[in-house]
Amino acid sequence: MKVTIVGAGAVGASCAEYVAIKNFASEVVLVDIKEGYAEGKAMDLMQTATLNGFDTKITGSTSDYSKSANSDIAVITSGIPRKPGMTREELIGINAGIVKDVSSNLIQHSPNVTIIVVSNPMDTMTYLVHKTTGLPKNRIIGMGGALDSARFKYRLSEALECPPSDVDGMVIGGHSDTGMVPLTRLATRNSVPVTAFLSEERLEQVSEDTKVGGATLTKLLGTSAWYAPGAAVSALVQAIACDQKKMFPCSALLEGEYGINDICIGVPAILGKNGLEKIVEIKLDDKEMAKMKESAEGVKKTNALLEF
Ligand SMILES: NC(=O)c1ccc[n+]([C@@H]2O[C@H](COP(=O)([O-])OP(=O)(O)OC[C@H]3O[C@@H](n4cnc5c(N)ncnc54)[C@H](O)[C@@H]3O)[C@@H](O)[C@H]2O)c1
Ligand SMILES: O=C(O)C[C@H](O)C(=O)O
Repeated sequence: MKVTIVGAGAVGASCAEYVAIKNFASEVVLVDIKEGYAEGKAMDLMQTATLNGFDTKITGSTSDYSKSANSDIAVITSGIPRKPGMTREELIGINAGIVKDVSSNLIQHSPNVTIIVVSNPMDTMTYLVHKTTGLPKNRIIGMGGALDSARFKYRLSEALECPPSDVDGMVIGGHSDTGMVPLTRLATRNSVPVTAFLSEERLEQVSEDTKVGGATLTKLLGTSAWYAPGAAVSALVQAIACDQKKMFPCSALLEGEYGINDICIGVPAILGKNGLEKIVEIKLDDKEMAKMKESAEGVKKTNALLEF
C-alpha cells in the first residue's frame, strides 16, 4: 500500500506520522514544492521508526511526482493555511491553483489513485479535483467532517464531564465556520441521547463551539491546527487501505442525495478499498435539513468563484 501526501507542512507531516505509526502502509511519499523540505521531513520521521516501532518507508521529493507513481491513495494538503481573523473561503485565490496543479500531476503518475482532499476551502477544493481529474466520484473524498466530528465529541465530553470515548456524534454539512451541522439530536453517551443529560442551551453552546473549532485554534496558534487534522486524515487513509467499511462524514459529490446536486459537501459515507463506497442517507428532521440546505448554498457560492 503506497500513500502519497502532497504538502509536507504541518498537516501533511502530521498525517504521515500517524499513518506510519499505525503501521498499515508499506510506503509513504511526501511531496512538497519547497526545495529539500519533504526530504527533510521524511528523514526526520524515518528517524522515529525504531523509537515508535514502525516499518513504513517514508521518502520525500521536491516536486518530482515520478516518486509518487502507482500510489493507491494520495492526500492533498498543499496550500496556504488561514491566519487569525480569516475564513477558510478567503484561501481560494491561492489554493485553487495549487490544488488544480497538484491533482493533475498526481493522476498522471497514479491513474488508479484515490484522492483525499484536505486543502481549504475543502468542499470547494474537492469539487475542483472532480472537475480537474474526471476520476470516478468514489475516488475523490474531502476530509472535514471526520475532524469536525472529533471536535464535536471533544466539546460534548467537556459538557458531559465524561471521557471522550463515552461519546458518539457526527457533524455533517460544509467544512466552514457557519456551514457545519452538528447532529446533537443523534449524539449519544453510551447509547443514551445526550439530550437526556444536557439542556438545549448547553447543547447550542456545544454546537457553536464545534463550528468555530478551527477558528478557535487558529487564534490560539497563529496558524491552523494540525494534530487532529492529521489524525483525521490518517483515519480515512486507514479505512480505505484496510478496507474497513467504516462510516465517516466526508465531502462527497452529491447527485440528489439529501436533495442536493452538483456540489461536494459533508455527508455520512462508508469507506473501504473502493474509496467512498456508499453515501448513507439518514433521516434528518426539518431543522437539520434546513441547515443542510443553507450550508449547501454557502458551498455553492464559494464554488462559483472557481475558474475551470
Ligand atoms: N480539511 C481540513 O479539515 C483541514 C484541516 C487543517 C488544515 N487544512 C488545510 O490544509 C492546508 C495545509 O495546512 P498546513 O497547516 O499543513 O499548511 P503548511 O503551510 O504548514 O503546509 C502547506 C505545505 O504545502 C506546500 N505547498 C504549497 N504549494 C505547493 C505545491 N504547488 N506543491 C506541493 N506543495 C506545495 C508548502 O510548501 C507547505 O509546506 C491549508 O489549506 C489548510 O487550511 C484543512
Ligand atoms: O481552521 C482551519 O482553517 C483549518 C481546518 O479547516 C480546521 O478545521 O482545523
